[in-house]
Amino acid sequence: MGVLSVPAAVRAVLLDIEGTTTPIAFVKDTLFPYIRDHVQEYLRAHWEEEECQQDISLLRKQAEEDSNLAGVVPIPPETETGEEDSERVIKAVVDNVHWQMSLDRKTTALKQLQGHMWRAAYTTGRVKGEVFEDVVPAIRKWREAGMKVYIYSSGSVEAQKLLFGYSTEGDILELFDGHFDTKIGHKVESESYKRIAASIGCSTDNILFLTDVTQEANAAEEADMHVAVVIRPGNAGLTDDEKSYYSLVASFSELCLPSSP
Ligand SMILES: CSCCC(=O)C(=O)COP(=O)(O)O
Ligand SMILES: [Mg+2]
Repeated sequence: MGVLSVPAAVRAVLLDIEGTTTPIAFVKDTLFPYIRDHVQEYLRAHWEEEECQQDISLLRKQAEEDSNLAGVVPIPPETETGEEDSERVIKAVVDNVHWQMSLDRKTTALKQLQGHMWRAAYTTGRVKGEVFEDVVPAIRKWREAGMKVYIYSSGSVEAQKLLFGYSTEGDILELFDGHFDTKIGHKVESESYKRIAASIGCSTDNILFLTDVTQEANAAEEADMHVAVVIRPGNAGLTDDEKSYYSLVASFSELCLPSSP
């Protein structure tokens, strides 16, 4: 680690969040416990709302797809109107959400509900999105050099915008040219990276992807993106083979753009 020269073909940087722009501890110790502790209260308060009912439908469909997985909690339909029946469904949704979270699943259904729940936590100031201190100055420099900057996270686009819109550095959403989540495909599938390039309007070879997860780096590389693995405090360790195979950075300040002195 030290300085990583960005290949001349690169026109855009694609950033992961957890373990890359943001400490894993913020997600694991602040965001996720908030969901576990408040999901029941949230569902009771918002049950009649269209958005909440859409979230439940998506979770129910996911539970059907997961029916062959050990420990899955099915979500029954509401059969009658009334508090007793909705409480029965709410209990199933709470158990399903806790089960999915115990496995750190990245399903669009779970991520959508989480995004909606975090909205209240951020807008009331109970939570502020954490970003590593090198992130904002480095992105400003990249942008000044004409680089486009995008986010690709398993967290929903809404959750991403909340994290950066209510961050410890203030509202930094203006730093990003666009956001992608699992609606474009999962982060361990190479097709997702091809779709992102198509959506940005460039070739995968014009994009540098930064992530802490080597399976994601592999998928991006298979799609012909440039990749670097980010080493941050609290990230999972890499094997010796991984350390020698990947370009590694411990801070965004280590990236040296082609035009940089
Ligand atoms: C967008 S904040 C919440 C992060 C999250 O839910 C998550 O699963 C992290 O995934 P990432 O792809 O950013 O590592
Ligand atoms: Mg990550």
